[in-house]
Amino acid sequence: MGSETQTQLPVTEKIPVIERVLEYVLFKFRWVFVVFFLLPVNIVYEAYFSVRNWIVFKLNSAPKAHSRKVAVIQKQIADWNKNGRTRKMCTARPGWLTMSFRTPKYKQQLEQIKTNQLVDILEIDKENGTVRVEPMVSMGQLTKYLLPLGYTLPVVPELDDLTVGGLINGCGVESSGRKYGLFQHTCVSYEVVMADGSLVVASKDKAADQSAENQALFYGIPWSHGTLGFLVAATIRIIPCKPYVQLSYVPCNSLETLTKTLEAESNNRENEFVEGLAFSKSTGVVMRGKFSDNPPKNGVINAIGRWYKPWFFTHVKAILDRNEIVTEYIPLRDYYHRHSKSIFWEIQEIIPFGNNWAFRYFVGWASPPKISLLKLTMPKPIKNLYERHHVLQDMLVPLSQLDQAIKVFDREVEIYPVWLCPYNLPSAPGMLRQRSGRNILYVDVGVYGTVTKPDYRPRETTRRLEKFVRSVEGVQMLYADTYMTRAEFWEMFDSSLYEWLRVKYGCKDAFPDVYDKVSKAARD
Ligand SMILES: Cc1cc2nc3c(=O)[nH]c(=O)nc-3n(C[C@H](O)[C@H](O)[C@H](O)COP(=O)(O)OP(=O)(O)OC[C@H]3O[C@@H](n4cnc5c(N)ncnc54)[C@H](O)[C@@H]3O)c2cc1C
Ligand SMILES: NC(=O)C1=CN([C@@H]2O[C@H](COP(=O)(O)OP(=O)(O)OC[C@H]3O[C@@H](n4cnc5c(N)ncnc54)[C@H](OP(=O)(O)O)[C@@H]3O)[C@@H](O)[C@H]2O)C=CC1
Ligand SMILES: CC(C)=CCC[C@@H](C)[C@H]1CC[C@@]2(C)C3=C(CC[C@]12C)[C@@]1(C)CC[C@H](O)C(C)(C)[C@@H]1CC3
Repeated sequence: MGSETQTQLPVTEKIPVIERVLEYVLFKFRWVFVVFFLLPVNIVYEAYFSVRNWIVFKLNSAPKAHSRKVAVIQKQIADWNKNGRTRKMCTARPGWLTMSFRTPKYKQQLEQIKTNQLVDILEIDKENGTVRVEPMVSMGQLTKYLLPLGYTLPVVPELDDLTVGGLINGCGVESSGRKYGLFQHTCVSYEVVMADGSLVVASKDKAADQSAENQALFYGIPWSHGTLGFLVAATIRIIPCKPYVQLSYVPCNSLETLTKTLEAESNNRENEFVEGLAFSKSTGVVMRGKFSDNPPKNGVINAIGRWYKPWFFTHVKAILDRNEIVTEYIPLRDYYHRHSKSIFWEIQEIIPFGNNWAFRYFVGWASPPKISLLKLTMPKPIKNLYERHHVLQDMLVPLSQLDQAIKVFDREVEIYPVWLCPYNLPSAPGMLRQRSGRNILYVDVGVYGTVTKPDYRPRETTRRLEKFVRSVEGVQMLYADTYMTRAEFWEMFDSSLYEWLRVKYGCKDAFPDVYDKVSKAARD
């Protein structure tokens, strides 16, 4: 790692021509490998896990197996304590499975606690409106299980392989956030194995048998990235849902209209879902949605998740080009996973012809390749190329600062589409900085794609973006590259509760500090 002030050379000056050619060829023809090898592997992989999950579900073995699985984790921690706490701990989840461009380098130096058996949905409590799940349960698994029962999670982050553990210990955001907040705000309690091996229940509301400290732990877990304890189960709210989302697309032709429309729709209590896609500094589409039982006779049903349907963002762009408000009815599961098929818009660089009708009709059902498999098989030259030219960032800023944020991103990287996802941020303790005493609307500004600006420097440009975000009381999502120093990091996040919990629960010599897990130096 270089020093903070180090100036980077123009990216291409440092790279030998032969390497650049190799990178280019591999990048251009990655689709051959993906289409002819990865997609077939994908099918086998998916089939294996659906059969396995079906058997577990039918045998109803999961709830019975849970305490045995927790005991296995407690035993590992007891052994680690007995052996003198020589190294700090993390989960043994392999790096290629994690939903980030990076692999966690820090895991090599740490004691890896095996939590990978915790993959099951434990119980649904319709009366109290909750579901209890193990942390490796994925969003795809949960929507498949809950929707046929007429229930859903209030916030369903859209990529199928995102896990409950990752979303709680990191952060999860989705278009229902304007009503329900972040994923963490929909949770009721966490079951956590602490550094001393004890199992603690940390709940939002203090139960009769529960100490106030454990309640504080509830607020400390989100964003802590597994540095307070190991999550072994979470109880999450569920809400009744309907089979369709009535979705209206509102094209906007100036930055002002876009931001004002997004704000107005976010403040409109009738909307269950609000999201925006900016296609340039001055054009975009705001989408507002609500649950619907039955599309009316003349209503347009659009099952956007079907294999032959175009990528969702291209559908939205076509509506912008037509410049008219469109309303359609989308099956709920298709809506939730609307960005999965095109991995937002990342798939266009991996399978450039993936939106061609012939590809969609004949091979679309096998697509997209799993992100984890793509990651596992990514050759080093492609990684280098992404490293130098690709931006993957989500910045969470107050909605009132959105026009500023779009201008800053446009000046620095000029990548479109930009994902705009408003959410409500309550004033509550924890690592998130917001102590106004009232709810504030924030917006996730998600920028994913190749930057063509000649003066782009990954480190310096990102540091400028981070500085802007700190200046408006925003935060960066930590699956992405963060180039902040430790001091800057704790300027962005609130360390008070976190540090107190780290001392209280004996975490200091048990888990690394969160900064040492998420900073660029800790990840490859
Ligand atoms: C994208 C993805 C989605 C998945 N979804 C599901 C799903 O929905 N349902 C499901 O049941 N499974 C799912 N799995 C599988 C699950 O996450 C684990 O990979 C699997 O349970 C362990 O398989 P393995 O023995 O091959 O582990 P390996 O990959 O060989 O091991 C990974 C790590 O876990 C440790 N480990 C292996 N076995 C144990 C054990 N018994 N106890 C403690 N530690 C152990 C290993 O030492 C290693 O450190 C999914 C996997 C992937 C990649
Ligand atoms: N729409 C959205 O909101 C999206 C969110 N994301 C991001 O992706 C990440 C989730 O990805 P995913 O692959 O599921 O998770 P990861 O494996 O990336 O885990 C994220 C962090 O949570 C910790 N963690 C995970 N499970 C546990 C557990 N059981 N106990 C303690 N700590 C745990 C991990 O610790 P350790 O390092 O020890 O394994 C890691 O630091 C989140 O950070 C999220 O912000 C990405 C795309 C979309
Ligand atoms: C808050 C929200 C909605 C975040 C969305 C983030 C996604 C767009 C990110 C998460 C993981 C991610 C970084 C990833 C990639 C693209 C952008 C993703 C999907 C890809 C698929 C790009 C191509 C790369 O070769 C590789 C396969 C390593 C990565 C894997 C992770």
